Amino acid sequence: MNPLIELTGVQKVFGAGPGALHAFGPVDMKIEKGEFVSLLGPSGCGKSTLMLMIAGLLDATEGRIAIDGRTVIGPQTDIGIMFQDNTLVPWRTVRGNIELQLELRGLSPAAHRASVDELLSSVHLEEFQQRYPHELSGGMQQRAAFCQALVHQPATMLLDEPLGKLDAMTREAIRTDLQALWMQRHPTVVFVTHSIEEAIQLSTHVAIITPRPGRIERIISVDLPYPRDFEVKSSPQFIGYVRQAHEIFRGYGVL
Ligand SMILES: Nc1ncnc2c1ncn2[C@@H]1O[C@H](COP(=O)(O)OP(=O)(O)OP(=O)(O)O)[C@@H](O)[C@H]1O
Repeated sequence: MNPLIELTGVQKVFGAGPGALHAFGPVDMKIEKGEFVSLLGPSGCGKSTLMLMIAGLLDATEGRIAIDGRTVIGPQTDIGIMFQDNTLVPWRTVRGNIELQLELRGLSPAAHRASVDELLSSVHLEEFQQRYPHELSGGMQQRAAFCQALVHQPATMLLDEPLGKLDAMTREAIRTDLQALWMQRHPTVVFVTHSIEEAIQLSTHVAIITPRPGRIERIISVDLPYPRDFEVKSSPQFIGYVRQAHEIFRGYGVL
């Protein structure tokens, strides 16, 4: 069976000549269906660049990216994407924003009423579905953005620091929701974070990326049962994984 996402010799150089900037790679990587893979690496190592290349929003300078056996050559519409800054439009309610993602793909909101209800309830936003984005807290906006990214039931989700701007308490709560959604629907997730603990709590695999130009230093397979709640974080195994990642980054002088 083909891996769902396959990177072969993927590299990105911005610009040309003496001012060229080698941002990422070369990297080979295989992500299997249903895995939750975190990209963990220092600022500027090329994580967002890689996400944009997988989404087909930026061309690789070298190498090949394939999703489900097909080479990525342009924007991918059948994946769910979420960035640090959400893409809610201010003139639509929470529900209207979620339905917009269906409309853009030619799907009928009426036919998806039950699944939108289910999504809203899974992130505790039922009571806010008729509110506009400016009436929501930052955490609620990100929860609504999760629903946007999931509503068309994508098999693949690219989440680029979706919790980056949230306070620690909200972040912890949304992490739990995200994990529950992943356990329920099992999409393949590529998740960018700066938090070692967050990566280990959520992921089946953590790809440790070197400082720029980012290369994969190691892939840590996290062998802990789900759900991974607050308690798991004090277990010796969890602490062992955190230490492994710390040691690698200390070796690079970034911690
Ligand atoms: N469009 C662009 N043109 C030129 N250089 C770019 C462009 N986009 C990114 N870069 C450079 O590529 C490198 C990698 O950037 P990228 O945003 O992918 O890093 P990152 O790992 O996501 O960083 P952070 O964790 O801080 O978000 C950086 O040095 C950045 O300045």
